[in-house]
Amino acid sequence: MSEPLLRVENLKTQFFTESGTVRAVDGISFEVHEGEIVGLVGESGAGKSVASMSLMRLVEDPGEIVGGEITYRGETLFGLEEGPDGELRERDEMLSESEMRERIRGREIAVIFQDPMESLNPVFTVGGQLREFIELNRDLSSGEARDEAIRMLREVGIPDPAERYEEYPHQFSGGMRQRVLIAMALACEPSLIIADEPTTALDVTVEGQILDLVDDLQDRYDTSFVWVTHDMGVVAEICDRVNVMYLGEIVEQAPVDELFYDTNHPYTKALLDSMPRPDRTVDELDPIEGVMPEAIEPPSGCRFHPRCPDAREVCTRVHPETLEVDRADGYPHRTACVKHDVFDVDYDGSVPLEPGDEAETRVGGTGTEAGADSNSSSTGEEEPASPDGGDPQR
Ligand SMILES: Nc1ncnc2c1ncn2[C@@H]1O[C@H](COP(=O)(O)OP(=O)(O)OP(=O)(O)O)[C@@H](O)[C@H]1O
Ligand code: NI
Repeated sequence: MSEPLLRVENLKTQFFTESGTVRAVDGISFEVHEGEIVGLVGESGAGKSVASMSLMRLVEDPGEIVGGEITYRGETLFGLEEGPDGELRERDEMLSESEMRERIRGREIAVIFQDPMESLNPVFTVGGQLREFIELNRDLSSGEARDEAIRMLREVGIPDPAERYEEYPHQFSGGMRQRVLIAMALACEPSLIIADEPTTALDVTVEGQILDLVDDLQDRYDTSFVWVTHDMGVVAEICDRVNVMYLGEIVEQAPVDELFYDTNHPYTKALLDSMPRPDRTVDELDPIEGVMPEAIEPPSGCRFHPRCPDAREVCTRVHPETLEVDRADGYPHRTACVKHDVFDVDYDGSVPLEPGDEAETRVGGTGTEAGADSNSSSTGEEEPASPDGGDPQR
């Protein structure tokens, strides 16, 4: 397979607040290949937006990327190394802030947000803003940029683009404004667009139209997308591959069909069960029990264990890495659940947890890591190993 367009490795982004360190993104790894739409899905607070902003290096104070690596077309957008005194420092080849601004943001990687009113200035015409953006970012005269702006408005399905060019954002409907933002994102023909819940505020019909449009534009421009959503329905509709996030981590990653038909992680299953489907009535929907805990003191072991219907004692102390459990269409299916055989931690022999068993186990960071690096009791099979000893420490 070709080199990915974007490679994210063990990315960590934290917020240093008065109440503690928020581990908003806590060691995620994924790739985006040329022409792919890759989903980031999870409940509110999972870390999807922080992850997206980290890719552009636009994390706001008091937040900071504290670890990991982001590579785009072989260039280092973010990367640390150990200095001579053992301190972590930015690697030499990491792009500077001005390189990010002048070469990457907008031109190579563009963003679309949920609320177009935050990206559009209400006192300027839609066309004027689009023209100015094109003029600034591409070597075009004002007249050429105007023609290009009108062409882009037509491209994203805005009727009478030359007339609508002169109108103000409030004269556009929500769906039409979102189309303008898509036009703006596409205007510099970026290779990657990061879309953070761009259709969430729209009604279902309009959302469907926008998703169709994106599908169509994606075909024509061969743009790659990172698509942030909390909605598995949206994932099913437009994503090629998907990353399921829970409390700062990717707990499952797979091509879309594989994720839906060979679901591995109980959290993914819960998300799918809570999704409205034409073949089920609302009564049959299964909301996910409980709420997602705070990212300041995540639960010990598997972070999902306090809400997991399949949790056993071992889940309270073993923190599973996201390991490859299968391959589908040449892509990995990765999962972070010790139920799976590749985690050799005797899940089957472990005592099932009763609901409410240990509500007070919120000891972030003391769990054992289960996964490739933990120890070498390997029996010559695949990478993963069992945690130390494996005897229940009760
Ligand atoms: N500026 C900030 N200061 C402190 N904590 C923050 C800040 N921004 C985000 N966080 C925390 O980071 C975590 C991840 O937030 P994020 O916005 O990425 O979630 P999300 O998955 O995008 O959720 P949503 O679906 O609601 O948009 C949350 O615990 C959030 O409270
Ligand atoms: Ni968000």
